[in-house]
Parts: sequence; structure tokens; C-alpha cells
Amino acid sequence: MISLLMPGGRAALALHVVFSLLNTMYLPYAVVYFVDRVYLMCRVNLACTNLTFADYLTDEIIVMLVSSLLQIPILMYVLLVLDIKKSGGRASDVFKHFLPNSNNMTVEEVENNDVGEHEDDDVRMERQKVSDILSNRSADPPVVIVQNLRKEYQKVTRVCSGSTDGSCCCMKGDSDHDVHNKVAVHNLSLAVDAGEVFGLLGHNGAGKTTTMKIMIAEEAATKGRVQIAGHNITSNTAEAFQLMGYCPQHDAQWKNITVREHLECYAAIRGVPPSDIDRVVDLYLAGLQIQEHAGKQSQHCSGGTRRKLSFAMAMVGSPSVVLMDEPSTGMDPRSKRFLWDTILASFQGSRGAILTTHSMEEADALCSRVGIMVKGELRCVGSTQHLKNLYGAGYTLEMKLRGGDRTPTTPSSDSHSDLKEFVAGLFPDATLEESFADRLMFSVPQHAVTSLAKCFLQLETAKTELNVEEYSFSQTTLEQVFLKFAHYDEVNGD
Ligand SMILES: Nc1ncnc2c1ncn2[C@@H]1O[C@H](COP(=O)(O)OP(=O)(O)OP(=O)(O)O)[C@@H](O)[C@H]1O
Repeated sequence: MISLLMPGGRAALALHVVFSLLNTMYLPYAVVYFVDRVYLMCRVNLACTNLTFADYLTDEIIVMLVSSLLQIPILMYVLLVLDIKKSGGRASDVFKHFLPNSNNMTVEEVENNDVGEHEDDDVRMERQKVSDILSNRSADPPVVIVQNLRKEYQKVTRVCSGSTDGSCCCMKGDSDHDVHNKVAVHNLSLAVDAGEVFGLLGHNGAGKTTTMKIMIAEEAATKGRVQIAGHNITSNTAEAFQLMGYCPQHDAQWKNITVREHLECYAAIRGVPPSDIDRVVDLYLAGLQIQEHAGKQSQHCSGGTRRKLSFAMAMVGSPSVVLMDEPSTGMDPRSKRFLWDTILASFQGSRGAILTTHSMEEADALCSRVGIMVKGELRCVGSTQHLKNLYGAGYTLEMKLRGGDRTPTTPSSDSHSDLKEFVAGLFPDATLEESFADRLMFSVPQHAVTSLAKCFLQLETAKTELNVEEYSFSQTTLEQVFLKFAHYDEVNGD
């Protein structure tokens, strides 16, 4: 085909230039053709013994060399634009990759005044802390800094002109498209220090995964910036990636590669010395109880095994920052314990992590600080104990009366009233939440408890004097704090 297109002369050369510039696939075939042509011509002229490199530099081959050099930046630009567009960015963001000082953007450039109306004092202080760290250019920055992060997704809904209730009439020509922005993350600022596991909590759709996707540059932020160990994720992507491990919500693995090969590959990429790779890989395989699946291709593994593999891939080689999106989902209790132990042992010293989870027990056990997101907004932040103190209802006192010869459905009103009187004396502001046959549950406000030791002493006395079989006196759980915010979300639903 090339020989047919190339009859010789200026017109042929012009055609060749056009093809070389516009069609990438034309280049390799044309190279073979024209190099071969030089050789054939020299054989015809019986001059092959004197053939030099310069003889191959015909007009056509020079055109191809120049075209290849021109195509590299053009195709790279197209590839970057497509990549950025896919993750919701603007085509102009491409140039950020090449700007020399884009890491040193002024704070004003990421200013975002859309501060949530429900922001509490801790969230405000966290925002201020981030701003101070960035403006003071601290020599030892937190491992993760997120400043004024905002993400909008474009949502296209089909509506019908003339339809008042939003229902679509579906008549040809009647439909129209309504494009509006869905804000998945509102002006989020947080800093994760070295040695910290930060728990990002929130109900489904709160914006946790979107935040993580921006941190790993899978999605482009609409506003704001993210720094990983001092490297801006947009302009210093390669440096930031070298320090990061990511356990995505949906397992991202090669279908035809075995479990062991995945781990070996990640260990090698993260710089584990070749002599240590087997030992490190075996450690994760044994800890997560997946030795028997080590030789299986990931496509043949169960969901739980793939989840364990994702966690191990994020952790192997000890990256400085690990982002974990619901890592323990689908794991059996023993593997979950290994995961917890590994997380607790790993993130001390100079390393840090962000963890999203729907298990409050997990957040309580692993996270030094947590933040609860509601509809893309960070609503509260602090240690679990701090949040319990601030948002918890205080304590819950549950008492079970000794049954004696009564059936569970025949309560003794005397015993009940004695017990109520005792609780009212001990905690004047306590309220009775639930009352069953032999069980009473009181809510005790935080301020009513001055000394836990004194409370337990009096409860022990009541146990013998007031016929109490057993009691529990516990502080509000993180789950109750979380539900309080989830309830807010329901009340203020879309
Ligand atoms: N590609 C997208 N296009 C449009 N909207 C999106 C896209 N990805 C996420 N969203 C929306 O952004 C909001 C936040 O989603 P996100 O996945 O971050 O929530 P999440 O807190 O991680 O939830 P889950 O706990 O279920 O993983 C949701 O309302 C979701 O519908």
C-alpha cells in the first residue's frame, strides 16, 4: 500500500509528510518500507558495499524522524488532557505539571470561602492549623495536608420542558438536559501528623472515597490542594506517589497474576532488597492466612482473599503514608485482628495513615483521631474520647433486678421505685430511658459524674442493698456519636 502511495516526486513527498504527521501507525510501516528501498536501490546499483548511515537519511526518512519528534509532545498532551478530563479536571490543568514552582502556590490561590455553616470549633481550628503550617513552611510538615478541598461532579438529569412535577413525558423533542453540580466534598482541611492513624468516618456517599481519590490523583480537585510529606500531589506527583500506599475500596489487581507475584512486584517497586522480598511476602501471606492461595491467580480468589491482598499490597515495603478505604470489609475475624495489629504496629514514628471504615469499633481501636463527614462536610474532628465527651450523651446506666420468683413480665413496682430513687440521689439529672420488667436504663449526663470511683462504690453498695443482679455503667460509644450526625443528615436530607 505504501509503495502504491509513493510513486515518487514532490507530490509523493507531500503526501508522505501529511501521513507521517497525522497517522502514528503509518510511521513504523513507512520506516521499514523506506529503509528497505534504500537497500534495494543500492543492490540494483551494485553499491551496497559503500552504504553508510547517511545514505539512509533520505527525505522521507528525515520527514518521519521529524514527525515522530513532533508527535511525542502532541500525543502526550492529548493523553494528559484525556486523563485529566476523565478525572473531572480542566484541560488547562495540564500546564500545572510543567510549572516549576507550582508546589509553592500562595495560600490565597487555594482560598475557598465556602465554609460549612455547621463547622464546629475543632474543624475551624484544624483549618487554621493547616493554614499556619503552610504559611510558615514548616521544615517538618505533617505527612498529609489537605487544604480547602472541594470536589464538584457534573450531574446531568433528563427533564421535560412543560413537566412541573419533574416526571418525564418522553415525547419526542420534549426532553431536555438539566446540568447541575453535585458537591461531593466541601472545603475540607485536615492535617495528619507522623505517627497518626486518622479515621475518616461518614455514612454512604459522605465523600470519603472522593477525598481519597483526590489524594491519589485519580480525581482532580475542583479547588484546594493536597500534600503528601511536603509534595504537592498535582505538581510533584511522582515524588508523592513514591511515599504512598493505597488500599482502594474496590480491589484493583491484575487478573492473571498470582497473589504471591502481586506482593513480590509491589515489594520490588517499593525498594525492598531482593534478598528480603521472600521473607516480607511470606510474612503478609502468613499473617493474613492466605498462604494456600499464594499460587492462585487473583481472578480465582474469593472476595475476602482479594481484600487481604489489597491491604498487603498497600502495606508492603512500608510506605510513609498509607490510605486505606474500608480495608477490613469482608475479612474474617482472625485476619481482621492481624490487620489491626499490623496497623497499630506500623504507624508510629515517621509514618501516618488515613483509614475509612464503617466499623466504629475499628475506628475506636485504631485511630488516634477521627473526623466525621456529612454530605461532603467535615462536621467534627478530634480524638475518639474528645468526640464522645463533646457529642456523647454522657453515660448509660443499665440495671437488672434480681428476678426471684417473679416472671419477667411481672415487675415489682417497689423495687423499681427504690432503684429510681437511688439513681436520682446519685445522679440528680439522670433520665429514665427504658423500663422493662426487671431492667432499667438511665441516661446520665457527663457533668453529673465527678468521680467514677465514687459512682462505682455506690453502685456496688446498691447492688447488695437494692436487689440488683447486675449493672453496667458505660460511656457513650463512638457509634452513638456517629448516629447523632447520621440523624442530622436524615433530618436535613436532599
Ligand atoms: N464519578 C462520579 N460522578 C458523579 N457523582 C459522583 C461520582 N463519584 C461519587 N459521586 C457522588 O459523590 C458523593 C460522594 O461519594 P463517595 O463515593 O465519595 O462517598 P463515600 O463516603 O466514599 O461513600 P461509601 O461509604 O459508600 O464508599 C456521592 O453523592 C456520590 O454519588
